[in-house]
Amino acid sequence: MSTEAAGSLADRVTKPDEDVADKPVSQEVKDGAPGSELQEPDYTVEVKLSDLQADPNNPLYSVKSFEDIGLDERILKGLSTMGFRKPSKVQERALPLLMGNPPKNLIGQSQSGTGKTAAFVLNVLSRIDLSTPQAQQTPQALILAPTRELARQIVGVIQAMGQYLDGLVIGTAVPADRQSRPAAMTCSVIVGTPGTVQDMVKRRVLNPTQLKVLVLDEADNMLEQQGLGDQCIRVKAMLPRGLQVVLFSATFPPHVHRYAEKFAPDANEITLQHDELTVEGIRQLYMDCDTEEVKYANLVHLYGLLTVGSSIIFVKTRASAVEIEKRMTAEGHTVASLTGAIEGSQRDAVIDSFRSGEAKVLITTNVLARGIDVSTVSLVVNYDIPTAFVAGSRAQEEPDYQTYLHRIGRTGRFGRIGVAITFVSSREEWQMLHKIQDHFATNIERIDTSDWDEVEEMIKKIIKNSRAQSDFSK
Ligand SMILES: Nc1ncnc2c1ncn2[C@@H]1O[C@H](COP(=O)(O)OP(=O)(O)OP(=O)(O)O)[C@@H](O)[C@H]1O
Repeated sequence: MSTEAAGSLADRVTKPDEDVADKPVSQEVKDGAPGSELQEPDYTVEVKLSDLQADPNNPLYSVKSFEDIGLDERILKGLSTMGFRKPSKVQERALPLLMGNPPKNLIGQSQSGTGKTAAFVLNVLSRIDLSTPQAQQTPQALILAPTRELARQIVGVIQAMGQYLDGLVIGTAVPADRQSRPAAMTCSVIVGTPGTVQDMVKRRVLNPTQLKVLVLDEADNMLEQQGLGDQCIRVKAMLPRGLQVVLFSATFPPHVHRYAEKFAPDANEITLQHDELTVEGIRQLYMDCDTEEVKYANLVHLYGLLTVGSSIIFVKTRASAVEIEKRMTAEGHTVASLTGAIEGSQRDAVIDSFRSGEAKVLITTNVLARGIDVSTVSLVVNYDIPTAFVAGSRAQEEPDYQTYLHRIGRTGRFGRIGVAITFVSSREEWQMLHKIQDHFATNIERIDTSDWDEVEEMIKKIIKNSRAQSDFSK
């Protein structure tokens, strides 16, 4: 993929509140301690997973077992400790394509929350050589993600899956709090954001010469977004030719797909049509809110429900995230916010407290729209409907279909049930919602807010149902 191509692609894009990264650099090398970054509370939204995995039409369905796929015994043990019994559809399809030799590139798509992370992590763990101390300290696989939160989450997944692999050391390459010269990345797997990785390679603290696999998670966003796309291309240009390139996302809009095919030439592909993308377990609803004040009032009305499980409220700008947080806090509600305006360890502290269930309501921008996996999230609110600028125009907006899908996909993870409510405050927004509905061939139902008791009853019922379902591991 050429640099010019990336430039023109990035031009047509929305402006998410992202972690674009020519910021200071950090190194955080971790050993293989299991799952320390993925601590979640012990209550979860449960489903009968075995039923879903036995239904051929479900994205979690598979006929094979992890053993059939030919994974190393120690990796199988890691999966079993994590409670993974059977692969999902995307895992069953992607793993044989990824693990074949000679290695082939892959462009992989599947619905949100269906286990794409495990698909690329299992390939990485299967390909790295940990047979000597020198190999253990040589970067062999690089995984890039758009945000520090997602990079840290992926590190947690690798730690958990690779917990029985002796000598596995994972490096996290995300922006540091302060400018500091990082130590050499002496680890076999590196997960990071593109700007920080680019900087580390330039400073020669990350030796890319032995890298065998490059993964882009949320690949459409990584290639499309202004800044990130250029950084990814620059990083790839510094890596050995012929390394395996793996691109995963729930969405690959056609204009990005073309670039993806250049970035990962001759790739095997697993793709979906956009009417196959919505997740059955996510109940999509909307509320009419005439004014900004009504939106706020409705959010406060919903507060009691928001705290039943965990909830994420998506807003358009950093400023409105802070404003809503301040106002709700002043009125005695407990909410947290995370945007690109805060940095480093402060961001880590917010997401960690949300993951642990200490903070149950998180107000955020598109920075957390993608990839974040917190199984207790039972409610997502689109306080502001996601929009993008029409190509070539800084004035005309259209619905941001991809972001809508990723945002609502923060709930309903791996067969769980969740609710997504979009606030609609103008005729234009109402039209956008209808376009989203048509685009995904889905149904977004109106909630009548004239009787709040009824609203509460209805949403509680959906959330309760999900919580009442039987044991996830059965
Ligand atoms: N085979 C499996 N068995 C049980 N749980 C699984 C399995 N595969 C993945 N999971 C769990 O499903 C959840 C969602 O997985 P993951 O985060 O990889 O989804 P994703 O497809 O990457 O979603 P997104 O598109 O939102 O990034 C995680 O909590 C993960 O631990």
